[in-house]
Amino acid sequence: IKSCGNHSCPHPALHPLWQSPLTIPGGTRQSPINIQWRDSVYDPFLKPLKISYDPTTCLHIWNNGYSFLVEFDDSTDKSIIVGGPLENQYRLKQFHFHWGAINDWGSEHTVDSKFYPAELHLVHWNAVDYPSFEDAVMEGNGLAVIGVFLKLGARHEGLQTLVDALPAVRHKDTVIEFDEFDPSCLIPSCPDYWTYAGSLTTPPLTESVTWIIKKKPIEVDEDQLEAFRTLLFTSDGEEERRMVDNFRPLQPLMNRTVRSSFQ
Ligand SMILES: Cc1ccn(O)c(=O)c1
Ligand SMILES: [Zn+2]
Repeated sequence: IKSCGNHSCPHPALHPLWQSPLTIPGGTRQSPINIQWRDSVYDPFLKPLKISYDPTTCLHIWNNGYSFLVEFDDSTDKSIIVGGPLENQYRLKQFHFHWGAINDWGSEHTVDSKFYPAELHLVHWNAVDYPSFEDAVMEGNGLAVIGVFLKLGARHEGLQTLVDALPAVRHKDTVIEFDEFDPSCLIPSCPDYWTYAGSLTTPPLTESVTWIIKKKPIEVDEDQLEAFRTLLFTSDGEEERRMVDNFRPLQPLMNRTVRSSFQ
């Protein structure tokens, strides 16, 4: 039990948001998971991940009552990723974050059981095989999500443009126009990643995600993390509930191997 501000806060896995951790019956490839570095298997056939985003495809930021999402125009192949563990190219749809009430936790994935204070997810869908994001969400190879850990350190200038816009989306279901943002500034230059077959970490929890978790974190400063924590789960007029600890508890690895792109 750790004190976090005005009330004693249970361990994140017991947090009210996930009091009874959501599980899907028969789930064999659920996310997030702990990545045990020594159990990951180097795969020399994994290609480098190629990321090409067009900043003009950036549309808006909105608070969906669970996180804040930066959404992109995914009607063309202007912003895509290809290579890595992927069979074909995937289109960028949105990115969002998960974070904690305090710096001791907040990420969804852990590395050797270590939590980071936050985790970025860049969500892409397989527009080669499926007609829409909604269709792709239901398919085993439908989505590819790049996960990037955030650690406490130097101020991140690229993130700051996003942070400056957050007061405008403080309440659930608020939206603000946001353009000319290139999210590749949030991705570490180090090419190393882990990859495994998993799921969405929010309902419908479908097992449709090829996860690509970058080994190196990006650095953000305390004020930037605190800015995330000023957001609300609640709509304007409702009793305020701070948007913190919006991460799902760890799920069993079951019969899966995490591969690494590095030795
Ligand atoms: C599509 C989707 C929805 C929620 N989250 O957390 C994800 O990482 C991806
Ligand atoms: Zn996510």
